[in-house]
Amino acid sequence: MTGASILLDKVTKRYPGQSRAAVDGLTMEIPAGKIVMLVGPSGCGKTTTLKMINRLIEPTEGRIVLDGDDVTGINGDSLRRRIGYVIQAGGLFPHMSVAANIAIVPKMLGWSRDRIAARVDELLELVSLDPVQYRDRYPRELSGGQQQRVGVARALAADPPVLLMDEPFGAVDPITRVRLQDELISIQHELQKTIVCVTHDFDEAVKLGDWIAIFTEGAQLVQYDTPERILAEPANEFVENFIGSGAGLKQLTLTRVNEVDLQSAVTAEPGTLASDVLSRLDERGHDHAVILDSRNRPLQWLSRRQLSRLERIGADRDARLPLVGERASLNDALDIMLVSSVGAALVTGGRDSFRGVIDVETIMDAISKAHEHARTSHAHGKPVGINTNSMDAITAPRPAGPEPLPPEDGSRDGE
Ligand SMILES: Nc1ncnc2c1ncn2[C@@H]1O[C@H](COP(=O)(O)OP(=O)(O)OP(=O)(O)O)[C@@H](O)[C@H]1O
Repeated sequence: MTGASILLDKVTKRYPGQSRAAVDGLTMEIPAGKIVMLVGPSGCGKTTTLKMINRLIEPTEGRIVLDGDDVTGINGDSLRRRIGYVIQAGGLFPHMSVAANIAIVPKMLGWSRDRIAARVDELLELVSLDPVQYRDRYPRELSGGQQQRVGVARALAADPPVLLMDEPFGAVDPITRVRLQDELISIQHELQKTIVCVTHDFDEAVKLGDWIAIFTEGAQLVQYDTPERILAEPANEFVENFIGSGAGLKQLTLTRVNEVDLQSAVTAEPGTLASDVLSRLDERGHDHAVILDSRNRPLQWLSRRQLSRLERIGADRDARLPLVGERASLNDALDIMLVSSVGAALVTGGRDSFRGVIDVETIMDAISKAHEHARTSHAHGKPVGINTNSMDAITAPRPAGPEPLPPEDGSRDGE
């Protein structure tokens, strides 16, 4: 099953004893099959908003509509079987094996043993864990990233149309986090669920989100738009501050190397006379030649000076070549250039074959083009997002700087 649309319709949550509503008259469309990221300062109401979708928190006012059906009044348990839920560190039951954790909802739905066993293995494959190795382990026998993967598998077990994620990658190290994010992107490519995800990390929102909702206190929506448009046209100073420095650099994570025009290069095979290569460089007005092996894979990248010292081109492979795959982001490409201090990189495609050269100017050019495009274009099918109790919240300029953090409230109740 693919994703379902969600509508939060004038939803308000007031916790007992709190003077301000945690979520104040929020109306928000979440389009089917898309990833919507909820971001904003601590205490602004992201988690409350998320948990009202599966009614782990009951709204005080307003309606939750799932694919056109008002689900505000239906039994919360049966609703939650239609909505996968992933929390930090997976939230696995420690006394249950991986397979038993994943099987919870299918069991409740009365699936047969065989069907459950097949589904567990299928899901473990989906999240890149070998079923034979992992299905009988206990959560304590898994790394943080593996627990998180099992958490995702469990949430997907009964093929729900909606997946809610609350800081799903908050508890893992940065490298694992990147890998899990990439995996989520590829899973989503395959499954096209509707995913609503709370994060503290704006870069994560940019990377994963089709749409990003930026909130201030009381779940006041300040901007609800594509990552590109938020970076290019922050609604106000609050959003600017929230994005932080380097909006241009963040834009780089949104574009892949194969989306920009690469430069061609003079290429040669090992065994060629260096003087021949030099004259071809003269003809083309280039300063470097790329040496490729018989399968078109880069071996060396030689300057005129290096060539002038050679008679024939050798067949050695230079281990320090700045290589970047064509599916990498421009940000990755820039990193490779900075590390190699060449100011350019060789782009490779399938089977590591040479595609062309990318340089810093191309990247800078791509940023300003993407920026201009995002600024002038209107997002297609932009979902509605307003706070009905204060219609001006989305348009009115706000004071500079993020909202002050609310005092830590140790007396949470009612969840
Ligand atoms: N059970 C509760 N009882 C009373 N107040 C609560 C309860 N849960 C949350 N709150 C308050 O509601 C507001 C919104 O909380 P919520 O957890 O939704 O914010 P958040 O944006 O997810 O924060 P964080 O990023 O810190 O997790 C906060 O002021 C919080 O203190």
